[in-house]
Amino acid sequence: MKKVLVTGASGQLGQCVKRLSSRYQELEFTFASSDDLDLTLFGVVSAYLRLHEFDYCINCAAYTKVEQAEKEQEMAYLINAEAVKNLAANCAENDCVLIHISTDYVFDGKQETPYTEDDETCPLNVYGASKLMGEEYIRGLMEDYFIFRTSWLYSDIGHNFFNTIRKKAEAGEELNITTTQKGTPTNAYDLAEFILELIANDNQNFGTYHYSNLGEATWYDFAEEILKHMKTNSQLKVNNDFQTIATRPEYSVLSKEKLQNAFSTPVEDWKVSLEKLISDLG
Ligand SMILES: NC(=O)C1=CN([C@@H]2O[C@H](COP(=O)(O)OP(=O)(O)OC[C@H]3O[C@@H](n4cnc5c(N)ncnc54)[C@H](OP(=O)(O)O)[C@@H]3O)[C@@H](O)[C@H]2O)C=CC1
Ligand SMILES: Cc1cn([C@H]2C[C@H](O)[C@@H](COP(=O)(O)OP(=O)(O)O[C@H]3O[C@@H](C)C(=O)[C@@H](O)[C@H]3O)O2)c(=O)[nH]c1=O
Repeated sequence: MKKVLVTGASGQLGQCVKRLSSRYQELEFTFASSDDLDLTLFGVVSAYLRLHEFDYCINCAAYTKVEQAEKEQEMAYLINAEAVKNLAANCAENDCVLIHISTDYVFDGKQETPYTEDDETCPLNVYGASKLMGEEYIRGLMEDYFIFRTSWLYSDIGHNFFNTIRKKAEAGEELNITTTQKGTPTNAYDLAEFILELIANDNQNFGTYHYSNLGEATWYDFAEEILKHMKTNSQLKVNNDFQTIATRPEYSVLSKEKLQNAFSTPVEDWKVSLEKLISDLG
């Protein structure tokens, strides 16, 4: 039986993996929240991996507060880069395949066509830069890894744009949303399922990949689509002066060509997947 460690298990993606894990009886899971396994305690992580002899580690842990990262640079780099370096070194030493998640924010958004894995990275904010450093450590330290860059992850769990919009709409608040960024919303359950299928199928096409749902949208389009499925009197307005501390890429649609050539699991259109989640939520 393959042994799978899930780090950052109480976060959005970690919980999605947990909810789907019961479908995979052939896999033995250990779900470790930050309280169970703090990735910044390097020695503890080394001892833990040596002791448990995992076959896979799905790293769902990260510092994801894009705005706050501008003020807490050290913390962002500690979790997204240095802790990942330590995790990668220990996975390599213990023959554990590392499945790591990165972000569309590694790009500067100057392109007008979907970013491929070979396109030049140039993060515009601390979060993106710290995530890129984490990726680079992994590529330098090990061979048996998957890095999935994803974008605009959402679900019914945790802090994300989908939940923010739903809460505001339920409260009848006016929504002022930017049209200045284009990317692809990604259902976190789809990514969780994709990863679990990869493990179940023992896929060995190691490397860096782009995974998001299909299609493209602005944040305004995303909000509009969420509201379509809700009964609300909230007004939706374009606001391209929405103030943020961190700069985001204007365009961060990810090309799925490499992914679709290497894996058999189909990738869903973002609107279809959003509708599916909303109907599952009832
Ligand atoms: N959310 C998004 O829109 C996107 C996310 N990603 C990437 O996807 C991955 C999953 O993101 P998501 O689930 O949304 O993120 P969340 O913020 O929901 O979850 C991250 C988890 O990491 C945990 N964590 C933080 N620091 C540590 C630490 N030192 N040791 C162990 N665990 C720690 C947090 O625990 P605690 O709560 O206890 O601090 C939290 O549970 C991340 O790598 C992220 O960068 C990529 C693109 C888009
Ligand atoms: C809540 C809100 C946001 N916005 C704008 C601000 C910003 O430019 C954009 C997105 O806002 P958020 O802060 O919710 O999303 P943000 O934290 O930028 O989301 C990112 O998170 C990290 C973890 C990733 O890796 C990225 O892929 C991406 O999902 O929408 C509005 O215009 N109106 C609003 O009411």
